[in-house]
Amino acid sequence: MELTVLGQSQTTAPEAGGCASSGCGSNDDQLNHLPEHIRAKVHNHPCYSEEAHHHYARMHVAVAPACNIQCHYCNRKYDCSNESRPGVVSELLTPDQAVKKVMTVAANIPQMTVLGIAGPGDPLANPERTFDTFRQLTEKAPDIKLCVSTNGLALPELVDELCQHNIDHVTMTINCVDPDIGAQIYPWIFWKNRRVYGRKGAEILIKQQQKGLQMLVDRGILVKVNSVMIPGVNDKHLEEVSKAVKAKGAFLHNVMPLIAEAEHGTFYGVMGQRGPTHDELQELQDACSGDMNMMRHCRQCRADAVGMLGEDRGDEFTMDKIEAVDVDYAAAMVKRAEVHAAIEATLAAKQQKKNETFISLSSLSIPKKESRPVLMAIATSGGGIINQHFGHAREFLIYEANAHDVRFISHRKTDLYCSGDDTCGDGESVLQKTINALKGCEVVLCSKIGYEPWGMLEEAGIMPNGEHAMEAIEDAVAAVYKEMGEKGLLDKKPETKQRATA
Ligand SMILES: C[S@@+](CC[C@H](N)C(=O)[O-])C[C@H]1O[C@@H](n2cnc3c(N)ncnc32)[C@H](O)[C@@H]1O
Ligand code: SF4
Repeated sequence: MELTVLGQSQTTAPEAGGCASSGCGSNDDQLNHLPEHIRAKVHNHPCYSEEAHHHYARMHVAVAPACNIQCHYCNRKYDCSNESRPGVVSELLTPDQAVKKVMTVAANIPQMTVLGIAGPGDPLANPERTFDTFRQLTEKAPDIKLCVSTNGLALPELVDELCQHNIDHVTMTINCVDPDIGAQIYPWIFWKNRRVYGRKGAEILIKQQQKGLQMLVDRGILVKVNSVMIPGVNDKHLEEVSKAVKAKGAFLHNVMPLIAEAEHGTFYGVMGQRGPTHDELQELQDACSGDMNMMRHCRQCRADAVGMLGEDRGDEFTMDKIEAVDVDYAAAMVKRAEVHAAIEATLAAKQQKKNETFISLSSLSIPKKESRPVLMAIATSGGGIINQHFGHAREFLIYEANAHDVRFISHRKTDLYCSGDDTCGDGESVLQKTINALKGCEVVLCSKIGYEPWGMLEEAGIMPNGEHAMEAIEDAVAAVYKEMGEKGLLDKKPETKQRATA
């Protein structure tokens, strides 16, 4: 068997949403094998395509304050404008304000292709506000795809109305298919004008979710299922959830880590429930991926996020700044179409190069059986290239190079240490925290890096590398992996000098 680092061709074509082997390729290798009509729906959706998220942007509008269930991890009252996490918003909008904001953003950020309503509560628990926004946007901005993120309780009754709008995608949160586990996540649901508690409530919710999922699939809507991984509660159960939703026809599964902090005031936060470690999350995602197409680039966005995944430009488009702005949307659509065409040309050229590039491991000076996977952290501000200074990175993309493939694994958030104050109040420098966050990585690829972080990274056993600035991420990762092989660095795992992170 010939092993390749890049441009491998799979022998078994995965079906829609499936990958033939658990370790095979990236989400986009899988997407490339999709039927054309499905590819057309995902190629420019930053949440559905890992490749697209380097080039296309999304936005959420916060028009849906109420919710019809309670999750033990959710408290929408706590807001911090610096914080990016689901359920958090700075200003709640009316549908008219939301439409104005969407059209202004679309004119200013032409690569924005998707508008989602994801709260801060549940869009389908606020149907008038949600559908009024969709109705207006379907008419006034037909080039923007619309989507919702819902817990699914009200979905079956609203599916037909939802499908009348410019919607190809729906996200449903499904954390369990077993009501005993559901009872540990959902204290109550609001159903037929009364609260239903515990297992009984969870049972109703699960039934509605499964029914709604089936109805969406029957109508040709692509469904992404979000599951929050809660160690000790549903972590062992999520493989079963993945199989169940895949069997019903869900397109993509997004297993996300629980965020639980005492100051958020959630039940889990106050009770000290922990979220998963990076390794636990990746292990579960890998286990689910044998059967399902996995999303690994989710940034758990705010309900009013604007911009590329991982960035938030919401502050540029607050209502006080845009109320008086007049948008000529016909002209904006022309500009948007030009920008989208340019992005598509870039993506096609990238794919062509990927198909042509073939780095055979046989050219490495090491026996193949001894080669091992290597994690590399990438500083990028978008475009799929290495174009960010180490000290300016708010997050690092994590790629794994192995004997078969280069694949995207996850992202890791970090504090921005080039911001003046270099301590976090607990005596540990932000730079040290950043290095801790890169635990398990052996290389950092960035456009530039200062002497101090260079030295500290080396000391932690992570190789800093600024030699691949402005190169495509996957090409650079493959090249560095090849170099490591030639230097004999793939023979054995290096000693771990990195400190453990909580
Ligand atoms: C804020 S919700 C809004 C949409 C809808 N109400 C729902 O729950 O699907 C968006 C997503 O964020 C997730 N979420 C909310 N709080 C979270 C937390 N503390 N940790 C991890 N995920 C969370 C939800 O499970 C859901 O998938
Ligand atoms: S369904 Fe969504 S909005 Fe409602 S409590 Fe759960 S996470 Fe929060």
